[in-house]
Amino acid sequence: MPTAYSEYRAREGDGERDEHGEYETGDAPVIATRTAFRRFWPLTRGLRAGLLCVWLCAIGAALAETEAILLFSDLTDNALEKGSLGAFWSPAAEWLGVAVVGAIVGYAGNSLASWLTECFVMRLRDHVFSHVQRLPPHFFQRHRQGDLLSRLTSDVEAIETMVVSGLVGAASAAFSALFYAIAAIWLRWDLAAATFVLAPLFWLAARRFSGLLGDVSRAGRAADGAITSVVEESLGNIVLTQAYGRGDAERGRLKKEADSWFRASVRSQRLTEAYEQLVQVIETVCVLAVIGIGAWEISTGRMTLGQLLAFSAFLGYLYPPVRSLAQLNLTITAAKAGAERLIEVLDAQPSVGDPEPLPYADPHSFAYGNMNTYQPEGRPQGAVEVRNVSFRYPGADEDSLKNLSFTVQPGELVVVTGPSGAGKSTISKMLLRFYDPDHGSVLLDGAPVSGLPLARLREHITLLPQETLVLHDTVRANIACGRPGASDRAIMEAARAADAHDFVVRLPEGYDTLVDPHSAQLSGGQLQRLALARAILRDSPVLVLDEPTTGLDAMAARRFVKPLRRLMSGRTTIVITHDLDLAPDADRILVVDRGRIVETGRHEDLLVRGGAYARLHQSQHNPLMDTGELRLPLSSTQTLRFAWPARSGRGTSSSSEATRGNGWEPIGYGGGAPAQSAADVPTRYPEETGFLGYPQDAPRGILTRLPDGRPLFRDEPPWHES
Ligand SMILES: Nc1ncnc2c1ncn2[C@@H]1O[C@H](COP(=O)(O)OP(=O)(O)OP(=O)(O)O)[C@@H](O)[C@H]1O
Repeated sequence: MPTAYSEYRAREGDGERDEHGEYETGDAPVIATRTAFRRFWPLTRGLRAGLLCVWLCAIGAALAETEAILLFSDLTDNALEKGSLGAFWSPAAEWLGVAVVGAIVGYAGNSLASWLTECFVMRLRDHVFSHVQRLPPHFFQRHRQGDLLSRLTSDVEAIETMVVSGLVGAASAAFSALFYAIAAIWLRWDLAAATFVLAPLFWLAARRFSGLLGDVSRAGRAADGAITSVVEESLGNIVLTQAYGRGDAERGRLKKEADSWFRASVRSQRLTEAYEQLVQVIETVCVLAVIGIGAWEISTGRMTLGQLLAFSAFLGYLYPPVRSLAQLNLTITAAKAGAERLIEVLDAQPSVGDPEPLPYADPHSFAYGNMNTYQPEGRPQGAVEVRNVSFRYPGADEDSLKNLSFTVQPGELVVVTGPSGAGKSTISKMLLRFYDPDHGSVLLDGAPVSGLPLARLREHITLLPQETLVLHDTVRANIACGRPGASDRAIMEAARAADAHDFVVRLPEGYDTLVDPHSAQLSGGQLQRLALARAILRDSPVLVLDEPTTGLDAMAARRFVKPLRRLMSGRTTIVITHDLDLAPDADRILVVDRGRIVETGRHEDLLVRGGAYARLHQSQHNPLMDTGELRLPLSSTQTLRFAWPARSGRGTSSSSEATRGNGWEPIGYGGGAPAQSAADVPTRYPEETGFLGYPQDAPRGILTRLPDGRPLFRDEPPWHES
């Protein structure tokens, strides 16, 4: 009877997929065994000659066993029944010879099969892993790490049982069954016919059970992934778990997943056991039928006891391969659940790829040069342009970047700032081509970055992400991964420039000290400086730093800034940050909000203007104005059309990319009063007063509201974007 689950998943490939070929999480496609097999069969290329040898060995071993049984019949009839020792030696020697040959062939076949199996597992894992490496960031946000881990480990091994072991096992069982069947017919065709009549019972039993086992196996695999996820998440956040006393809650989470696994596992064992017992009963029926017919034949003198014993021995040999052929169905059904989970991963498409080589490439241009033979003189100057870029994350309701444009000249330092969720990190993803824009383009030295092979682009643009990448390796290797093959001297120079050398040499084994992603051996600041050394060693013309001082205290941040400036000198640098310590040095500051640039200019000018940047700057020292919640005005025409009330003591206004060309110049308020504390924030605004301005400009007694009418905090009643 079909279960609700099987009914739900009954149609092949019924998982919903989005435009990137991804299935909804947990919605692995249901596929036919044939489809799954065809999908992974190409990975056996180069191993197929080996598979053929294994099959030949399987044939040899089966022939040897068949011959051994025939010799047993001969021994029974000639040596045992007649009690003649003379008749013993010749068939005994022959039997021994056959057994030795069978053992050698069996050993060779099994060893080769194990080797092929492991090769296949390694290939498959490499294939899936290299595919996963190219998947876009949102794929990893949609899938739990532990679940991916389980797909790359146990599911990969499960597929092996379908493709290699399954095939080898099926071939060897089929040959054995065939030879034993021929020998049985040759011995006594009537007994053999009685046996074969009952053989389909095995097949019927296996078919019935494999359907039931399929659903249970899927549930088991999913639960296995969930358990790995919970353990991985829990251990990864062990400090948080302990600090918040979440031990019991975490155990509860694990127990919930473990319960699902337990149910699936027990049910699977029960089904397998029930199948085994049923098969035993079917076998007993077959044996009794044969003995019954044999007894009758002996009584009529048409058969000898030796023949009956030999025939029974054949049955003993014949049933295991018949049974394993039937059981293979069950094994393959269970393995198919793993295949479905891997196919879900393999069907997810990378969001970007390498460009097609151009037919008439200019060998002197770094962008379109011979992509396989990059010349060092092709190093770009580092001019970056983001031109009219709009972008929406797959599955998102809103664009994260809206027609955004800016340029950075070679060697310039540009700081990109703005409230949380404004789209700052998304800009870095465009530059590094984690995604391509939906509209517009990103250019490096005037050439679209999409024209560069990804590896080349990422050589030219180095990203220093928020999270520090730490490999489980030595300090030396952790720095050297910025430029594989770098000399020790270059590594140390990079470490010195990053202010890391001093603490590294104080480590127990200096540059050879083993570090670990979760080790407490190095502080956050030290890890950041290692990352900086890696970036220095990489020596690319463009640097993108995403929140380089996040998670560092003021002292560590200050320590980090000095070598950071060293790294930035002479390179095009784009710093994405809430921390405005670097802003005074910037050639330009871009203030981003809701995917648009709302202000640009130099630090002093923007402060004087008293606009979005000035508010952000103040918020750094004001707990009331958390930049995560602070909203900034948009640069839409309608927003910018109003004029703020004139005030004495105003600062100078300056044009910006955001305001230039629309005939409107915001009037800034130099030295505006700091924002009010929560207790001081009044309640009525703006209808009654008509005041439009930033909080620091609001007359006392008026609720602070943004110039475009939006509330200060997101959780206030909604505002309507004009
Ligand atoms: N994978 C994703 N899928 C859907 N939306 C996303 C995804 N990643 C980011 N976003 C959305 O895109 C917008 C911009 O995100 P982004 O990470 O660029 O902001 P940010 O300015 O860097 O924020 P923060 O300063 O907090 O890092 C946000 O509204 C965010 O919710």
